[in-house]
Order: sequence, then structure tokens, then C-alpha cells
Amino acid sequence: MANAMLQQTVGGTLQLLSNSGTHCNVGNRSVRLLPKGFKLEVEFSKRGIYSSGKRKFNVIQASTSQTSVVGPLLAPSSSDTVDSHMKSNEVALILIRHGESLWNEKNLFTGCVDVPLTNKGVEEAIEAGHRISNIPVDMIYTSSLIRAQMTAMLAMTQHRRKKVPIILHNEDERARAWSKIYSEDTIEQSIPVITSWKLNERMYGELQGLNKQETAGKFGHEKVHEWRRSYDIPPPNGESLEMCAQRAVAYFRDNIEPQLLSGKNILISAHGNSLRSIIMYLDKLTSQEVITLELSTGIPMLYIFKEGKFIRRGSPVAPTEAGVYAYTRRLAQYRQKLDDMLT
Ligand SMILES: O=C(O)[C@H](O)COP(=O)(O)O
Repeated sequence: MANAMLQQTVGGTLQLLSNSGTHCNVGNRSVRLLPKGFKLEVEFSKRGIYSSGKRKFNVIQASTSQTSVVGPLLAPSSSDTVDSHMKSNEVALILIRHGESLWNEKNLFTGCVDVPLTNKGVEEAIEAGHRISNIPVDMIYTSSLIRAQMTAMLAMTQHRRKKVPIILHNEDERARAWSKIYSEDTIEQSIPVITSWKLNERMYGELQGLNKQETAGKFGHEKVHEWRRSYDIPPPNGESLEMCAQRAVAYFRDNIEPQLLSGKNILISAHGNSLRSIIMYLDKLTSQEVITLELSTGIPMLYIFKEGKFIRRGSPVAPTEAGVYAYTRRLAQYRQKLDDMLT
């Protein structure tokens, strides 16, 4: 393969910008590409984030000009037998609305105001972690808001695989440089957490901070219900669900779906409306159907992604244990491997 320029982009994905020759530069490192079909064996120099040694990378999308590869922190090593069997055509996608927040408790419109969880919200996140503790997670995506990030991190404290979720800091070169990990083994025992404002709760505009009950008293229940649960009518200077969907679903399709296609099991911890819009996409709901969809705080929803299709395995409303985890054969195999590993 011709030489190639790989440039680390937000979220740690290495983007092949052009290919000519058999080497490429990753920052100040020279990298040798040994193309084998769509699998690149990339041998890195001794220095830097990727340490030494040959590592296999899945090419997510290969085209004449752009091929994406993911760095070690985003690509669990194939030597990790517990996870590797899940790499084929069936992966898990878990969605969790954050646990109860302090403004949920006060019944205030929250939107993009960055408030933390209540004690109850912490408990909900931990309970959610129990429910997903036997389901493989290779990558985590959250919004840029602390309530979603707290929920993801608390849930993962209960995961039996005991990998460490690490929030990636890619906001600038210093953030990248100062958050480097210099141990390959440690990288393999980590789960990358990618945060994005595009997964934030819908921005509630001039309702943010107002009490929902009082707002209904002031503007009328019908008007407030229209702001909260219509598809295309925004609150004053805020986002409609449709506007929220335009950013959240686009982010899902551009960033998360390629990772699912490459065999990664994904957890998304986000918000009522950003998740409603993603579920609308996954379940192919109409704008009339999605406005009746309600998500409880802290309840995990499981999808299986297989051959390009999303199969819902658990209801977003108070699922029974069996209902959420009608285990597929592969999930049952993963759980068995965890049992074997931990006994
Ligand atoms: O932002 C908020 O107030 C809540 O998280 C969601 O509010 P909603 O259920 O009124 O959309």
C-alpha cells in the first residue's frame, strides 16, 4: 500500500487521509503499513502512545481516499479471548438514560444545564450496572453532561469483566499528550469513553431551570405538553425533538454505527430525548410513534446489532430480568466465559 498520512482525530480514531507508499507518519512517529485486504498490520515505533509491536486494527470503512483504523485504546487486543469471540457479525448495543438528576428530583426543566445525579440516581446507575454486568462492552459513548457520564462510570463499577473505563481527552494536542497511556497491558484492560455534546439532552431554551408544574400553570398544560412531547415544535429558543434528532442520530450513524459494524460492543449513556431520537432511528418509528415513547431513568435497553439490523431485546419500560436479557447464544457464551474466568 502506498504511503499514508494517519492523523488522530477526536475520539482517538486514526484517519487515513491519503495512501501512497508503505509507511505513514502518526504525529512524529513513522509507521509501516502491511496491508492484508482490509486488515492493516501496523508496526509502530518504540515510542509514544501505541508502544511497540505489531497490532491488528480493523479497518472500519475502506475507500480510495479514506480508511479509518482505530488505535489500541479503541481496539481490544485479539489476545483478549473473553471478548474476541464477540467480534463477528453480532454485537450488543446498550442504551441507558442517566439516573435521576437533582433537577429531575426538583421537577425542573434541565436540558443542557449540567447537573449531577441524586442519591437515587446513583443507586439507579449501580442497579443498571448489575443488569449489564454480563454483557460485553468494548466502547462507551456519553454526552458531555456529568449526569450521563456519572451513570456510565457507576454502572461499569458492577461489570464482571472489570475493565477500566477511561474518558478520552482529545480537545487539543496538550489534552492528548497529557492523557497518554504508556502501557500496552493497561490499554488492553481499559474501555475508551468518548464524550460528545451531540448526545446531550435536547436544549430546552427558556424553559431551562423552570419548574415543569409552574410552567404548565403559566403557559397551560397543553402548550407545555406540546413543547415536551411534540416532534417538531421547539420550546422558546430551544430545540424540538426533531432538531435534537438531527444531531444525535447523525452522531450515532457517523461515529457509533461504524464501530458496531467493526465488531465493537457499545454502551451509550445519554438522555431522555437524545435517546428517544436514537430509538426512533433504531426501531424505525414515525414522528407520531416516537412522541408516545417514554424512557425511565437508569433502565438499560439492550439491542443486538446483526447483519446491519438492530434487534431490540428489552423494553425501555420497567423490563423483567428475562425480558431485557433474552440472551442470544453469543451473549450466553460471553457470560459463560466470564463465569469460567472468574471461578
Ligand atoms: O431535560 C429535562 O428536563 C429532562 O431530562 C427531560 O425532560 P422531558 O421529559 O420534559 O423531555
